[in-house]
Amino acid sequence: MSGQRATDFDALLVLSFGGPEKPEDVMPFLENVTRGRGVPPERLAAVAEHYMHFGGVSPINALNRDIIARLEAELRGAGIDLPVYFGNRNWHPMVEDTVARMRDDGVRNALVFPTSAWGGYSGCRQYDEDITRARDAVGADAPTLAKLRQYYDHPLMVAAFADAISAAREELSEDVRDRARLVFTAHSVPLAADANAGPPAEGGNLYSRQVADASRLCAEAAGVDDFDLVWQSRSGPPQVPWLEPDICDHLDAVAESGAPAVIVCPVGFVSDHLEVVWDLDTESRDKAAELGIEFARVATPGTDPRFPQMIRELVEERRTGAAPARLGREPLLGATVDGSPCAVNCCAPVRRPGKN
Ligand SMILES: CC1=C(CCC(=O)O)c2cc3nc(cc4[nH]c(cc5[nH]c(cc1n2)c(C)c5CCC(=O)O)c(CCC(=O)O)c4C)C(CCC(=O)O)=C3C
Ligand SMILES: [Fe+2]
Repeated sequence: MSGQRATDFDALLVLSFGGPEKPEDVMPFLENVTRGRGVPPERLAAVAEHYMHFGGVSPINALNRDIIARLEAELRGAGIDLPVYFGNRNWHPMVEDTVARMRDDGVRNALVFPTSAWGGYSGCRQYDEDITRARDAVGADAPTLAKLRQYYDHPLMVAAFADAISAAREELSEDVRDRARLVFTAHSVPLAADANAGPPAEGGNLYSRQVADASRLCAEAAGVDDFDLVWQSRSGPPQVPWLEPDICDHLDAVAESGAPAVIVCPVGFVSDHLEVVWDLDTESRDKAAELGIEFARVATPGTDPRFPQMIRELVEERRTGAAPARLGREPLLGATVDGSPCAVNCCAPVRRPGKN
């Protein structure tokens, strides 16, 4: 470790997933995402097609740049002098290049804000792996990278989702609003990955438990006492079990129950990236139309002014060592240094089919 106090941070790295920005980027991006992950080629071709529907451009990088611009203003407004950098796991700007640039700029001890709020391999540990890979690529003079904690139940996140749920309800016809079913959705993961999510001592399933806790909190804050939680965007081979039910299958059940409308809240996502604009706004919306039920999709919190405020609060919390601002009851982990796991065997990666 450097000789600086752990609270002396000199930069903030926003670390995200990355997405293609032109048609030629799509296949190399998908190869980066799925390298060694056992995703069948048919699924890859289908996902490439989804990106092509949007001209080969994922919304994710532009949305992250917008979050960063508002975050810079937020930090400046609070008198916090912390340059903000942007790096991704799977597409440019690649985190390895960003961390090299941070080193060149003289950064020694940076905070990292991951754009995933969750525990689990995909939502937390894989970002630690990104940090380790980037530091290894840069070498001995790489800055220290201290990742901020999980924030799935931060009061500002919950408030942003709750207000967005109420706004989505207003989009429905007046005569169906009161009977609309509220359905939360998050990215599915293999059951084996969810079983390994979190420190073994906490009993596993940290990802699905946090998603359930977040759904409960957002529903409560929106004044709704009955809701469902479903999953979306599964991708592994069919014989591998993932979290279910899938959102599209679940819409059948909603229609059968007699509900005239559905409010779909992408609680598992910070921004309207491809899985939201394709799997929800295209596939699920079409499915609801076929079933004759009205459909409203809840806005993600990334564009809400409270989102950069939350990041600023997370930074201040880490600097002062204050207790976490939170509403939920599941374990909160993820605050790690230089990519070390949160605990021994925390979110241990699962061996994938097709990979030895
Ligand atoms: C939990 C979770 C989050 C939320 C946490 C977080 O935000 O990090 C998330 C986010 C995202 N996932 C994204 C895109 C993709 N995810 C894939 C594949 C997978 N995701 C998984 C899980 C998650 N994914 C898993 C278990 C796989 C199977 C392969 C593997 O185990 O790695 C694939 C491959 C094709 C396919 O199989 O669909 C793509 C293209 C994008 C960017 C979208 C854009 O471009 O706008 C984002 C933000
Ligand atoms: Fe994903």
